[in-house]
Amino acid sequence: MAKQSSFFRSVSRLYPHIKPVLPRLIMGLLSALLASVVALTIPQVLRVLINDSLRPGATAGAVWGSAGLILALGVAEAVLVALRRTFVINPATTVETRMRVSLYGHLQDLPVAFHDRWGSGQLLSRAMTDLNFIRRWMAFGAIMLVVTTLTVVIGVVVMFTMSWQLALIFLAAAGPVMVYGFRFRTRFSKVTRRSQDQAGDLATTVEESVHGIRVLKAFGRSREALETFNGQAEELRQTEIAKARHQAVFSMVVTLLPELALGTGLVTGILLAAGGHLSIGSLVAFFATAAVIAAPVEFSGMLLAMALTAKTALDRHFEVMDSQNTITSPAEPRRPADVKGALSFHNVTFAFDDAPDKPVLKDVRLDICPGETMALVGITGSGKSALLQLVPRLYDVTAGSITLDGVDLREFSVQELRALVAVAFEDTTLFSSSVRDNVLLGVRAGDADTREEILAEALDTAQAHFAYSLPEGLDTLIGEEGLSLSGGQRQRLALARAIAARPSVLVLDDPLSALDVNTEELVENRLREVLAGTTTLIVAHRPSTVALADRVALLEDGRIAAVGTHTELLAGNSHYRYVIASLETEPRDLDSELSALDDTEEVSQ
Ligand SMILES: Nc1ncnc2c1ncn2[C@@H]1O[C@H](COP(=O)(O)OP(=O)(O)OP(=O)(O)O)[C@@H](O)[C@H]1O
Repeated sequence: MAKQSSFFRSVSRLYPHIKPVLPRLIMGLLSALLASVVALTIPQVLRVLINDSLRPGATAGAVWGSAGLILALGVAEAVLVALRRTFVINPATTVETRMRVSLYGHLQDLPVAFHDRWGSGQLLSRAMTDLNFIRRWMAFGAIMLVVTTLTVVIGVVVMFTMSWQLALIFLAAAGPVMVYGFRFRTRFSKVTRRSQDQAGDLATTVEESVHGIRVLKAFGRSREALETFNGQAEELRQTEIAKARHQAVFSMVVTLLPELALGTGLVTGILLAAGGHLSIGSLVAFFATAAVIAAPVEFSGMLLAMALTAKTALDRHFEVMDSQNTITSPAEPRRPADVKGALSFHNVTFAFDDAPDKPVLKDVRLDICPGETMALVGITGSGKSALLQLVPRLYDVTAGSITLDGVDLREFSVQELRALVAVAFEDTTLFSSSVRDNVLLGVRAGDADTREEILAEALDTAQAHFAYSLPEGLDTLIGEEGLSLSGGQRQRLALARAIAARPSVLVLDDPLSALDVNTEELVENRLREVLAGTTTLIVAHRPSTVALADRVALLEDGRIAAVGTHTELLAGNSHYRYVIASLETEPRDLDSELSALDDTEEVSQ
């Protein structure tokens, strides 16, 4: 994941984002720069005050004039600092928000294969912490880094004009600081990257354990979870300590060396002044200037650390933004005038990205007629869910093709295809919004009345009438992932959501698995009416679900082993009988069923 690039290359990628707000950022930078120039001017006024206004015979008015000027410069510096804040805060928050929105948009676009690989905490920390840091750096760190560098350069030039001997002493101290700064940069970059990645992993652990709190509690694994978390938190703590240690040593170097130079310079300055080579005013002004630039020099450790952390945050942000969306719409999408729903798999092979040489689907050939309901049956891990996910293009086929009414799915616009295909997964995700919004998620058009009709019909078909009795009826907010609902209730809402979309193709992954036998029968009876006109691919883990289908496809180790009606397969395929027997919740008497078949059909293997 970690990819090293130069600081300037990483930061230059911010340019398109800051371009619209560049004028304000430049105004902020100029204000800060002016504040520094003003601060550097004060010692010069002091020099004139000491050399001219305080010399014997000078008037009191001249002293007042210089003092007034110093006061005015102090006020101007304070105003300019305030102006810097005013100029930069708005653009920095604007850039942060825009980058966050574009990251979120990109995450929505990226294929499921990307989300399989990335921990949610890593994405969360990039969307929140990293972008927050980039904002703070833009508003403060970056500007102060430029201003500090320029202040030091201008300050040193001014010091040279006053006394080249003293200035050389200060410059001598700068050499080791720069060398050390370079080494610090390399080490600090590595440790910063580690700390940000570890923080992301920690966020993933929190997210997973909050999400899986019931499982952890039920299995009494809370203590172990805590220990794992503690281990990760400790690793992060160690990294943070290493980070702070690097920073502390660097700060010590950049504080100590200028202080040493100051001491040496003071002795040399007094000797120069005593020898008449330097005026008292210049000596005072020199050290006042040294004091003005001492603060930015001491500050530089923190500013450099901020810059490196921001660089890492930018690298982490662009790692996600650079991930390509491989599932895209063609330049000129096709759409049959009237979608009938003939779904065909032509020699489809599919492998997940992390195991490219182990295809989970091999040479799948399957034709589902318009309006037909095809059940997919197979032992666990045979590739049923993988096959379903290819239909709405959550993944793309590795080889072969899938067509809808003869048109390759990749020739449709992705949005259009997903409007034509509705899905209900076994793992029913509901969003933190009302029942109404959850069920109408896939309903794109229609006025309020039509939408209400669709909603009522879908809830009725899915036997989800319980929704009306929730505390606020259909407006009841259901918690994250519908946690406040039972498994069967969630499943019925997910089924209602798929039905409400009124798709041309319905893809159902064992949609009734969490229902009790009575509710299942009620849902099946109503579902039969819906399925009658819709092409449906349904993964069946229960014989009762198989009964909904016109035909059944048997999947065996990623291949279609047989296709036929339930009766045909039961009669003619031993693996099918084995699978069906293993699906039975209550043992069925297959022998008697078979002997009944014997009377009417010819049994062929
Ligand atoms: N996201 C993924 N990345 C890599 N491999 C995966 C992924 N999802 C599933 N697999 C693997 O693909 C194979 C087929 O899985 P799939 O979920 O399609 O099986 P299934 O027939 O639906 O099983 P079940 O009946 O248990 O739901 C399995 O070996 C599984 O480990």
